[in-house]
Amino acid sequence: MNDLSSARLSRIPATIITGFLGAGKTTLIRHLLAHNAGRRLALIINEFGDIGVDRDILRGCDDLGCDADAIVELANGCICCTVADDFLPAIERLLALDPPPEHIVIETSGLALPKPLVKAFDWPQIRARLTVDGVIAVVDGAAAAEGRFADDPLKLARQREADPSIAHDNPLEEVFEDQLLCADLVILNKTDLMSAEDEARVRADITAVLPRAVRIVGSEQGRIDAKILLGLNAAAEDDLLNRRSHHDDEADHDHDDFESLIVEAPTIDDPASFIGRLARIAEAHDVLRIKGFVDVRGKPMRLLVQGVGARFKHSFDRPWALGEAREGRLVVIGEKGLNAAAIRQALER
Ligand SMILES: Nc1nc2c(ncn2[C@@H]2O[C@H](COP(=O)(O)OP(=O)(O)OP(=O)(O)O)[C@@H](O)[C@H]2O)c(=O)[nH]1
Repeated sequence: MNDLSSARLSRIPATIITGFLGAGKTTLIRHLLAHNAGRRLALIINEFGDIGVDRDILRGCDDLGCDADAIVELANGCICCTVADDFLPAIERLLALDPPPEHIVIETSGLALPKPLVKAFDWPQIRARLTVDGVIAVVDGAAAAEGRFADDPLKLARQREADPSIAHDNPLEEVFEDQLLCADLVILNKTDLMSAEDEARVRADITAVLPRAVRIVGSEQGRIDAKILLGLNAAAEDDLLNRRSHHDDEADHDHDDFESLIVEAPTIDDPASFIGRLARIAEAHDVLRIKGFVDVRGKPMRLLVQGVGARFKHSFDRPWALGEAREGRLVVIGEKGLNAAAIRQALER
């Protein structure tokens, strides 16, 4: 074995999980933690508009044998923009664990572009010790079938075939596509919400965007075998030229196209009617994502609320802790121009 391949073998593999807001990244990682065949995994979680919802959901993995020290949350914006300040120290912290992790899983925020993060693995300090095992793009199949990431995905895919340099002015679509363009594996999630025809159409749309032969695997609730997700051996940091991005010509990128707000949620009596209200707010204000925790009067447990577009789910996730303030808080994410005052008023009413 030559020096290069033995050095590569000794590096710790890292898997980057990307995917648009609400695609199912946290759900997939939770499943992976519960079914990782004893592998010592460490996690880096990055959220946009964070109130620690994903962290809280994944901390539930304490009972799944994942050490709390092995979860690092990066809440200050997008990791791809804060590599030196946030990402490097997070990696150092995980590598200092005794014993060190066997595999690091990084959940990017739903608005992150994965390529700058892969580039960070080319930094000497990281390159010497880690390699990108693979970039996994999780797609919200139901949303894609409704064309929520492009004005008309089929039309665009056809235009793109005719002209690969087609201009984009839809930031949602650019983020979605950048995630696909960087992927080594695509998980088409939420197949339970799609008809067979929708699934076939979305697969064709995704294939039209993918620049290389990349496998697309369907899933429900992110239930994918760890053997499929981990061990792709892509060494993506050595393959950056093949991962085109809409932002390749930009010295830096920002997320000015999107914004988030944190809203205090009132104590409620009836989850179903509150969820109905949230769905109407999401629809009226073009909200992309709402998630957080709410206090239900008389209930010992807090209510976890999750909305993707106007589709909502809620469940009681854990009892309020002794001495913990029963304060409801929701993060609301949308494209720039969200009417924060109206949303707050409608929510706090
Ligand atoms: N019906 C259905 N719902 C799903 C599936 N996978 C995830 N969900 C739900 O979709 C919502 C978003 O899932 P998450 O796993 O939080 O998505 P995410 O990509 O981590 O979201 P962000 O971190 O906010 O970008 C939650 O309400 C999940 O319960 C699925 O396969 N089918």
